[in-house]
Amino acid sequence: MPIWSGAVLAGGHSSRFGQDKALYPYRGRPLLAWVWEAMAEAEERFVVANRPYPGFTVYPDLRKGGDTLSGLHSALAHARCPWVAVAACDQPFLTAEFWRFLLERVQPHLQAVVIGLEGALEPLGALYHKSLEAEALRRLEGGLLRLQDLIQSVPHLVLDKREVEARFGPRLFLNANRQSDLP
Ligand SMILES: Nc1nc2c(ncn2[C@@H]2O[C@H](COP(=O)(O)OP(=O)(O)OP(=O)(O)O)[C@@H](O)[C@H]2O)c(=O)[nH]1
Repeated sequence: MPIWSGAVLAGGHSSRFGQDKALYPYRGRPLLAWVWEAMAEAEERFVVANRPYPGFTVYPDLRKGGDTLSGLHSALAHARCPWVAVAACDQPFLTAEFWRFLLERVQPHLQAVVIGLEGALEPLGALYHKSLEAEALRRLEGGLLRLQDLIQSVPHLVLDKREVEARFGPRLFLNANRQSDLP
């Protein structure tokens, strides 16, 4: 298995959620802490955000204004490892087993490993190679902000979402845009 960095994106505005969702207490701990814990086996872990989160290593967006692509770009720029696991702060059902599952599927020619179904990819809860930093920046500067398009443009592996959910549970990719999304 390759050595990897874990990056949790938390630089959004949580406007639909109504309060900073990273800090929202869910089943005894903040949402961010669930995502962080799932990355405990990483060589290093950090949050990409534009405010401090005490207790967590936080790096800022280097190019602001590009939504999740700003976060991904900064994650790749700050990471010390060749592979970077990138998740949203509102994905509390991602697990260490899931990250291991993805990392075991890395091959030398790939630059991304993602879950998808019928062409729809899950860009958060995915692995990216650090070498994508330059392409992420090029797209940021060109206003091409869709992570799915970035993934489609580089050598990538898509794993079937139905099979992955059968193995890890139907909530694996649940992301809490609103408090009411959380079971
Ligand atoms: N670092 C960074 N993270 C971001 C940025 N925009 C969104 N994110 C994060 O990416 C993940 C997915 O984004 P959304 O679910 O849309 O979260 P959000 O932008 O806070 O939510 P809304 O304001 O309701 O759209 C969340 O973990 C966000 O915190 C950004 O510009 N920089």
